[in-house]
Amino acid sequence: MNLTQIWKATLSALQTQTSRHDYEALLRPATLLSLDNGAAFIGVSSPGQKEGLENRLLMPLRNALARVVGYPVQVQVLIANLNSRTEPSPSLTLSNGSRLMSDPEPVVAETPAPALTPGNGTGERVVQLDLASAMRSGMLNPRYTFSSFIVGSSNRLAHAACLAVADNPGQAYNPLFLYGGVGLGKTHLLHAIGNRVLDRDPEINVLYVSSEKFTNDLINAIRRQQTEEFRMRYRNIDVLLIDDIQFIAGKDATQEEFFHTFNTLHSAAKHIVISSDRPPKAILTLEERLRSRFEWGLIVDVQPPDLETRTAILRAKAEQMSVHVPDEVIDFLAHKIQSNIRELEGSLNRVAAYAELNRAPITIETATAALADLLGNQRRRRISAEAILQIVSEHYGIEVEQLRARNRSRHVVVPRQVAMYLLREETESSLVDIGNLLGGRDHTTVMYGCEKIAEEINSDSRLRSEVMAIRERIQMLRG
Ligand SMILES: Nc1ncnc2c1ncn2[C@@H]1O[C@H](COP(=O)(O)OP(=O)(O)OP(=O)(O)O)[C@@H](O)[C@H]1O
Repeated sequence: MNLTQIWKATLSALQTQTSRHDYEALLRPATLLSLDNGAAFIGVSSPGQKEGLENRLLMPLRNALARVVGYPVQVQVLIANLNSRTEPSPSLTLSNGSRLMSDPEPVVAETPAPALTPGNGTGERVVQLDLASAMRSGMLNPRYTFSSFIVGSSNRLAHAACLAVADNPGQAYNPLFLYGGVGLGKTHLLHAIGNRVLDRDPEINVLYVSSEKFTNDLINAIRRQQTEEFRMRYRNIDVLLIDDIQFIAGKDATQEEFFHTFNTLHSAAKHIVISSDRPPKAILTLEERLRSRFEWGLIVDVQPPDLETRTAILRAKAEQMSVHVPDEVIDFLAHKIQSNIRELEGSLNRVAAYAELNRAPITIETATAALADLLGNQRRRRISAEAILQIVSEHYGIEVEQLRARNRSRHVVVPRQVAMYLLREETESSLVDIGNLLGGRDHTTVMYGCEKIAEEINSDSRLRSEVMAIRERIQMLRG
């Protein structure tokens, strides 16, 4: 088992134990740099991330890692240049140095820090800077191709639209707007477009970028008075693949700049493919002129995979890992893990790692043992969805029925929005599920409620302590 597999298995365990925010902001962008004699080095890209991990997540991280590898582990967090992420050797092999990326969402440092090369006994190495700059120049993950993408009813339309764009950039469906929940393959499809476009014509200028990086680049350019260079860079591309556009909502300067980038590219028949976790009309605080532009071309959604697709994905991943996984185990995992494909992959990695470390065959028993906490958490989380409503209503001294009712007075609206926020943060419920739980409300109303509370707890200390108190009761109930 290599470092990437260990880290993936660790992340999949932690994903169910930490809040969505901590997972996305602190854990997912981190990487396991080395693991040697029970000492693990975790690489992060900023002091804030290091502090967050050390203050809040060190213990769960240590425990999860220890469970994956089967022995006690000491964890040290380092600030590293994560362009130089550790990868299993096949994907480190650059044939022409032109396209390589370490993970779906690279963290791009403006000034590369020296790559860290702590010793490790696993035969793995930390990628060096020349490779990092090669990654930066292209940003495409060579593993994310159309041929490694399993098509099922949940993603058929999105796949077909992306393929059409890759074969006719600048023509079909411009812009193409892909939306769907976490871990359902949007990033994979963006990269697949980029890879295919470049396979067909290496001269085409393709740029994959997350909207967060676009924002950071803009901020840096403004600070360094290099906005002209920024514009040159972003407006001279043939295919722009921009991920997670929802993050530009509410950021006025970024929206303004992106609006002009969009117009320049679109009017020159350059292609723009956008991904988001929700459709344009549900991105609150997105400027109307941008929203209408996003709706110019084709909007397609990616849905959670059905059982057949989950089974096919597991089979393909097991084959890629060269691990024999019996059909009944594949079936077991496909039934148990339904929410997203990243988690599905994580569970398979974890089962394979567990079996390897215990020198046991992969069976339903080993799979159950490997995923015990994950499956246990799922059970606990389901109980919590109903219980959360109860706890929230008790906290505010109102009836659960009032949360479900149409009443819009403030003493009910705030508790209802807090319930929406906590259901979203603390359970696996979708926006639609939450809307249904709360008297059949629309998912956009739920999203609005969640975002409002998420924003207000930053400035309203009373609300923050209310939410914290309720959260504590939820944790106590989980036991
Ligand atoms: N249809 C598929 N076939 C094979 N692998 C898939 C498929 N869909 C997703 N995956 C894999 O699942 C993982 C998560 O996918 P990806 O990162 O593209 O999700 P996403 O929708 O962009 O999620 P997020 O919104 O969290 O960024 C990736 O490793 C990807 O390769």
